[in-house]
Amino acid sequence: MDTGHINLTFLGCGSMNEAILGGILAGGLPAAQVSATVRRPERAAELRERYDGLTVLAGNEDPEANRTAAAGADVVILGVKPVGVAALLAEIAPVLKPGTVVISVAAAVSLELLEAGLPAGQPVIRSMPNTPSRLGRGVVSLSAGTSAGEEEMALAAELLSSTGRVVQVPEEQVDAVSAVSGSGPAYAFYLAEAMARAGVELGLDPELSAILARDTVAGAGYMLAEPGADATALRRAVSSPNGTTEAAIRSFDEQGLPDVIARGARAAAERAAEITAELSAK
Ligand SMILES: NC(=O)C1=CN([C@@H]2O[C@H](COP(=O)(O)OP(=O)(O)OC[C@H]3O[C@@H](n4cnc5c(N)ncnc54)[C@H](O)[C@@H]3O)[C@@H](O)[C@H]2O)C=CC1
Ligand SMILES: O=C(O)[C@@H]1CCC=N1
Repeated sequence: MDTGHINLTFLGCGSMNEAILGGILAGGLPAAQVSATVRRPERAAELRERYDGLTVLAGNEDPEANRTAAAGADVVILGVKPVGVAALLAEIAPVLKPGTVVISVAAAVSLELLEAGLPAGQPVIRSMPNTPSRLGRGVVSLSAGTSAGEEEMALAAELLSSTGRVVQVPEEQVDAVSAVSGSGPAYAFYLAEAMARAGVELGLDPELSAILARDTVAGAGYMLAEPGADATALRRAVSSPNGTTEAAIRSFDEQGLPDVIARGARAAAERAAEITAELSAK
C-alpha cells in the first residue's frame, strides 16, 4: 500500500492523537502531508514547534479549522473526547471527499454512531490505540465499518504500522481491547507508582525509589518487547525457588491480585458500555 501521496489530518490533537502523530512522523511520513487541528492557538504553536513542517489549525481563531483540514484529507483521524465526536462529525460531514477514510480513536463511540453522522458510503474505521504509539511501541486495533473494505483497512494498517502493532478485531471486542491495551499503559504506570511507594516504606529515599521503580518497569517492558517473549517464562526466570521473588508473588496471589486486575479491567469495559449507552441516548 502506497502512502506516498496520502494527506492525513488529525482532528483534535491531545494526548492520544499526538502520540499517533508522533509515531507516524517518526516512521517517515513527511510532515508536509500531515495536518492537525486543535482548539487553542497556544497548543497549535506548541505542536508546530515540536513537529517541523506540520500544519496546525486552531479552532478558536479559525472557526473553519476542522472543515479546512478535513476537506483536503484522504484520511482523517478523530481524536476528540467521545462526547465531542458527534458535533465534530456534523461539522466535517458536508466537506469530506466521498473516499476519505474516517478513523475514530474514541473509546465507546460505536461504528453505528460514527456512520450515522457521515454521508452514506463514507469509509469508517473504529480503532483503539494506546499512547506508546509515540515511540512506535503501541498496539492499535481496527474494526471496519460497513463501507470500509480491504483497501481502506490496508491503508489504515499501513499508516498506523509505524506506531506499533496493528490488529483487527470485530467491533464487539473493542471495549475489551480498550480495557487491556487502551487503558493498559496507565496500569503499568500505576504499578510503577505503587512500587516506588513500597520502596519508600522499606526505607529508600523517595527519589531513588522512583528511579528504581520506573527503570524496572521500563526494563521489563523492553524484555517483553523481544520477539517470542513470554511473560510467564520471564517472571519465572526472576523467581528463585523459595527465594525473595517467590515470596512476593505468593503474597500477591494470596491477596487475589490477578482478580483485582481482572475486576479493574472489567470496570473499564463496563464504563465503555455505559458511555456508549449515554451517547446513543443523546
Ligand atoms: N489517552 C489515551 O491513552 C487514549 C485515548 N483514546 C481516545 O482518544 C480520544 C482523545 O483522548 P485524549 O487524547 O486522552 O484527550 P485529550 O483531551 O488529551 O485530547 C482531545 C483534544 O481534542 C481537542 N478538541 C476537542 N474538541 C475539538 C474540536 N471540536 N476541534 C479540534 N480539537 C478539539 C481538545 O482541545 C484536546 O486537545 C478520546 O476519545 C479517548 O477515548 C483512546 C485510546 C487511548
Ligand atoms: O480513559 C479513557 O477513556 C481512554 C480510553 C482508553 C484509554 N484512555
